[in-house]
Amino acid sequence: MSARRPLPAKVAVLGAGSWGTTFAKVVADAHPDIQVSLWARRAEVAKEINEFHLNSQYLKDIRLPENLAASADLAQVLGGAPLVVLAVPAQSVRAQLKTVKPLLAPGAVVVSLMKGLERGTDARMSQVIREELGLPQDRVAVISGPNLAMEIARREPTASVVACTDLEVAQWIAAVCTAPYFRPYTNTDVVGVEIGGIVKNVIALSVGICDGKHMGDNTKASVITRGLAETTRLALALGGELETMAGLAGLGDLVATCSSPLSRNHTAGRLLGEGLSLDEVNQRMTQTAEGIKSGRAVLDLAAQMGVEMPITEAVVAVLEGHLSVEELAPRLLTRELKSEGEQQQ
Ligand SMILES: NC(=O)C1=CN([C@@H]2O[C@H](COP(=O)(O)OP(=O)(O)OC[C@H]3O[C@@H](n4cnc5c(N)ncnc54)[C@H](O)[C@@H]3O)[C@@H](O)[C@H]2O)C=CC1
Ligand SMILES: O=C(CO)COP(=O)(O)O
Repeated sequence: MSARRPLPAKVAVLGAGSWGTTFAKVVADAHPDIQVSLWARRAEVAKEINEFHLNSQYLKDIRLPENLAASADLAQVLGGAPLVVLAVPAQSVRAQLKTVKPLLAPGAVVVSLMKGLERGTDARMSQVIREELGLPQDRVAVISGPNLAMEIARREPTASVVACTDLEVAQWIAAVCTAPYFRPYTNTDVVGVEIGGIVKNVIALSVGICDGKHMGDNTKASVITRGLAETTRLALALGGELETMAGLAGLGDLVATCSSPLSRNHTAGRLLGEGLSLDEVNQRMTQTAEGIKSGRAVLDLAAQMGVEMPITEAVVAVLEGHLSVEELAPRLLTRELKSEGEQQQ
């Protein structure tokens, strides 16, 4: 595929939650001549977007561009779209793709915005997409980075990474989503980019728990840094690259998510730290906190790869009720003494 491939006339985005709607806005802002078609599960969400240019449940009073239209009709949204972007909760993707498959335009490229690992299979979203849609690797891409949706919706300058094994495809997608306030970089490390986005959610849960227990910045920085070390071990074991983990999709996203009150994973962790049960947290959360469901899958994948992930292990123990939040903090950094640089151990 050539980097000079023309921009698509239509882009389909599936999932009208906070990130799907915001990403649709990025593309529509970037290219007023592209028709951006957003699939909403609920017809009333599509109606509000079309009639008032708002998605108030997810993006409050942010005004959406005129060239962004929504529909609850998947066939209408997907019809004739050479670029399809997925932004639904990770655990629902496989089921969603079964309805997408017969409606996908021939040759369409599919992009994952999702940051979750599938429970049961431990599959990354790009793997689920390839399996369910039967696509070659050069027709599947991922986008990840320090991308808190609400900040981007407010047009605050943000960078991200588009990854595809075919760099020219990544460059084509980057051209589609380059807006004055959104700067995508490209690389070919799909594994590293996805693992960075998945594991940072689990680390953000642990930082949130520490915040909920009123621990300070030393604790936070220590957990973030050691969290990056264990994320990097897993990414490298799966074939990801060290540079990716030091970049926007690794360190960048980890810092943003672990620091921001906008993060749903950080918020869920903080509520646990403040003493709420997991059931109470789940009831309180109105948006997706992927780390809650992905944590177990990350740990299973790490075990298969022979990688130690002590922070993830402690978070999963809390989520599964084997460890109290009081016991979590002391457990986070208490393995046997070793040299800081021992990435593989
Ligand atoms: N919100 C953010 O700042 C960012 C989110 N992401 C990732 O994007 C993905 C989507 O997250 P958000 O848009 O934030 O979630 P959200 O909770 O704001 O919205 C999820 C959307 O999926 C729909 N949905 C829920 N269950 C569904 C199902 N079973 N089948 C089909 N659709 C369903 C909801 O109606 C909603 O439109 C997640 O993997 C998240 O980690 C990535 C970067 C930034
Ligand atoms: O992925 C995100 C920021 O890059 C959003 O994080 P949360 O899903 O925790 O809100």
